[in-house]
Amino acid sequence: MQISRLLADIGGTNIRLAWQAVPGGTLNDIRVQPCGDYPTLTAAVQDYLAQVQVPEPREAAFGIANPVTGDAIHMTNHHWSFSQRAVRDALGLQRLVFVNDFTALALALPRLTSEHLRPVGGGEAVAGSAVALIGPGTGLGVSGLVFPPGSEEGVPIAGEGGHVSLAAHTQKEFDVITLLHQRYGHVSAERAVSGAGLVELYHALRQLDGQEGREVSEAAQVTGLAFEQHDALALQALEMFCGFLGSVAGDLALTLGAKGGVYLGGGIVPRLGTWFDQSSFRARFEAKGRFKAYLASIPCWVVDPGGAPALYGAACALDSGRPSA
Ligand SMILES: Nc1ncnc2c1ncn2[C@@H]1O[C@H](COP(=O)(O)OP(=O)(O)OP(=O)(O)O)[C@@H](O)[C@H]1O
Repeated sequence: MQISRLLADIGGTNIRLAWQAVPGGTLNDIRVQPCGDYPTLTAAVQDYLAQVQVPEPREAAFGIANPVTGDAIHMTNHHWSFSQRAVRDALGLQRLVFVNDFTALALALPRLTSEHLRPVGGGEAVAGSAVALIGPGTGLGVSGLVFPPGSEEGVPIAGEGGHVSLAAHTQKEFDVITLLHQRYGHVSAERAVSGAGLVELYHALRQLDGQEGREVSEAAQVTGLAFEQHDALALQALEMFCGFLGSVAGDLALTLGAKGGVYLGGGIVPRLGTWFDQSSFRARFEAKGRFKAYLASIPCWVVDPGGAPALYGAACALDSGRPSA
């Protein structure tokens, strides 16, 4: 009997699933399902299993947009809460590995080829140096890889870098952060650099400028207004989003010493297409005073989500012998 392995990337908006016949094998039946369509994670996975003919999955690895610190998981950006062991048992698995989604994506980075990477700006990667990973989606995922001597795969960083404090670079950004502070108290990077963050920026700019603007509730409406209707306020919000992302990515590169490069993951940046390349992202990435030249030497790449890199990363987590739930 053939035995397979189930892989998932669980975000705040979507769950992507696939299966592999063998370690290192191709990903089969990659599907994206909206989390909101299912009451529980188990129900979402069971629906996938009912749709595709996965031969006897015994092992699984799930990357999830959440810290993974114990058996209980309460998702930050979605209402699913569950026990890892209960999910393992309900799905009849012998082994189920949970890992943070950006830790999983970090594990996949050394395997990405130029086909799945678009450079933004110049710079040359230094082999063996740390690499950084940052990606706005429903939330703001952050990770990276460090390479201790003798390690080719790299060791992923499991932090919560999306929740670092957001700093202003211009008076307008300061005014926007002040408004966000009045609303939320601590203003994390994720409050601006995420799907919900883009909506927040649009509303804050509208309030500051005393403009009418449109009512928006989804990030896609802001990009739609910007790209299809050339709406000035939406373009300003998008520009501020890219500036903040550049600033936070530059801070991350400085902190990690990421001479190996900075990877931009998540679902939003790839949707901005080549417009992103002429945004203020790269200038802001480098705008670190005396460390401008240091950052100018670091390459940045947009990761194409089409190749399902986070699912390959989940497979790497399974291969690396991480403990089961
Ligand atoms: N065209 C668009 N332009 C900008 N943002 C968009 C667009 N379409 C969807 N989004 C936003 O992208 C976000 C979802 O990103 P992504 O596809 O990375 O999902 P996810 O993996 O569930 O997220 P995460 O892993 O951060 O929890 C949502 O906030 C959504 O509003």
